[in-house]
Amino acid sequence: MGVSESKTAQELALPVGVTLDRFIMHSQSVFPYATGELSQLLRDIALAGKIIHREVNKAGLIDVTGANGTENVQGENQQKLDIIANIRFIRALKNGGEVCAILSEEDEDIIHTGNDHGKYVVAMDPLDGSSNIDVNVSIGTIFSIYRRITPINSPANINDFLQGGRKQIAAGYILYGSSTMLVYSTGDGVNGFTYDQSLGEFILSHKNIISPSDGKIYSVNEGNYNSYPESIKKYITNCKLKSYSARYIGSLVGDFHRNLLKGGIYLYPSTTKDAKGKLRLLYECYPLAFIAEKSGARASDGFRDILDIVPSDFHQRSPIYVGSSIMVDEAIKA
Ligand SMILES: O=P(O)(O)OC[C@H]1O[C@](O)(COP(=O)(O)O)[C@@H](O)[C@@H]1O
Ligand SMILES: [Mg+2]
Ligand SMILES: [Mg+2]
Repeated sequence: MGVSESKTAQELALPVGVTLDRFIMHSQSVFPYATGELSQLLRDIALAGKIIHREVNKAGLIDVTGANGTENVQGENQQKLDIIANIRFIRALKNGGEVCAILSEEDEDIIHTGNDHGKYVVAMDPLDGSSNIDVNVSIGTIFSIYRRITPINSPANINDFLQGGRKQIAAGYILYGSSTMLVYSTGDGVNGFTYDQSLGEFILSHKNIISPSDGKIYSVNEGNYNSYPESIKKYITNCKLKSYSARYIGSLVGDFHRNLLKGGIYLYPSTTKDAKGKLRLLYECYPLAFIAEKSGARASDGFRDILDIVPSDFHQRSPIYVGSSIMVDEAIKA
């Protein structure tokens, strides 16, 4: 794992192995004006992640698998675990008290938590990779955090969520895979924490992740090949000519995480069916683009950086090419 040359006091002081809690406290101590609310919010997200970890690990044993028989605002069949994850995250953020409003993939409109004193809003994909829940393939949770722009003690509104990707003050994901990991950034480097169930703690395991600038892995649903733009067809063909490895598990978080560590590119282009692609800007593209950029990787919609897209509505979609910067550059130029 690459680490940047200039090791800050903070990095030197925090060996791999420290708990998330200590890492958060330490990170907070570096910011003299920090008041602890963001730290608490990160802890609330970690708590919800532990609860979902428990549910996911029992998927198949307990009745959390299969469709719920309901549809979300995207017209997708909601899986039981989509609903459970949504409820658990909303509850954890409500009880934590730092978040005044939430935008979720599973709900059409803003969820007001009742914490009008809260300084933050969260946009989230509570369960990513829903098609993989029942077949024991890695799934995840994706989150994006903004400081609200509406006055404290007033209800949050649409403007708090449509600030744009570069206004995120923190973002990350939780991967429920062979191990459960929390990966996030508050703007100063990207760090990964592996959940040690026996301790009930997230432990720093991937410090200051720097993504390789190039790679030999491409992740794209080739089943849609015929409906992709010519440039993407050309890029995919080039990857094959260079004998790159095709890796696509159908869980954005899982594909993104592998490529972040090993080098690679994930593409969900526009298709003839979905001119805007499939993935949602506010709670899938923006947060992963934030992590990508803070780890030296890149995220584009083919024309501009994902973080520069001006948002217009809660559940809007965007094509996305994210991963090693050299590979994303090539995909855009193909
Ligand atoms: O089946 P497709 O069209 O390849 O789409 C797979 C993509 O859709 C997603 O499942 C969308 O996310 P959700 O599961 O949160 O709806 C991504 O995780 C994944 O990369
Ligand atoms: Mg998703
Ligand atoms: Mg989802």
